[in-house]
Amino acid sequence: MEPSFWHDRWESNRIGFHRDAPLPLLTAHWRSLALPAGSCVCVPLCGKSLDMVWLAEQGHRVLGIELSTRAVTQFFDERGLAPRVHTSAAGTHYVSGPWELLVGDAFAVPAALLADCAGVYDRAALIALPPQLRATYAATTWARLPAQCRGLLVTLEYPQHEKSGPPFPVAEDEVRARFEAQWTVALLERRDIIASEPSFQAEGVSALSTAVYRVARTAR
Ligand SMILES: C[S@@+](CC[C@H](N)C(=O)[O-])C[C@H]1O[C@@H](n2cnc3c(N)ncnc32)[C@H](O)[C@@H]1O
Repeated sequence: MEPSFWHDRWESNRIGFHRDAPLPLLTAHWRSLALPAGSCVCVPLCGKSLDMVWLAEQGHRVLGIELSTRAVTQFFDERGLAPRVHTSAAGTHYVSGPWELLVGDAFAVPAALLADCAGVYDRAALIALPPQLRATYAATTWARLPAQCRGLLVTLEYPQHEKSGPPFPVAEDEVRARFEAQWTVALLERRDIIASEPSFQAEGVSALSTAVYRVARTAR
């Protein structure tokens, strides 16, 4: 999945992954992490997700990382905010209030930039990537998150042969295989969502679930 794939999506407004409300699995499970207010939450591959607004409403600072300048400027424009902009080796940073959104490649983000992230939230990031990029993502972005970091990882599960991604199905076995060397992984909930996803049904998908995992860093 080349960056141009995502830039084309944003340029042509084909962003069916974007939700107009915070994700219910986030609002149901975030408090169980007991992350202090004021702590910073990393949101890799953030798009212009309203989950970042909900996290800020919980008292968090948010560090989003996103390839698309269009996504990031839309996030601030839609809130009537004029962010301060500066550049670093990692990319272009847009900062306003509790949000710092980096336009850059999440796989190339340095550990120093993530050092302050006590939390991580992944919705439609791991599952946006094909298997080889999921390996890269786990070995770069996630591996650079600091000790004590904890968060939520949200996945989708459906028969892979029934649809081509993205989004890709990522089974519990794969989550554990990719993360358990450095993270404690606990399945918090799995929901059957096929009835509420007509686009998947239209593509011939016969079964669809979403799962949310609590992840906590065990080693560096
Ligand atoms: C499926 S969307 C999900 C966006 C957001 N998490 C949400 O829930 O709406 C995946 C996003 O990841 C971005 N992306 C893809 N590869 C990336 C990378 N290597 N670094 C940063 N962002 C990336 C895309 O531009 C796209 O906005």
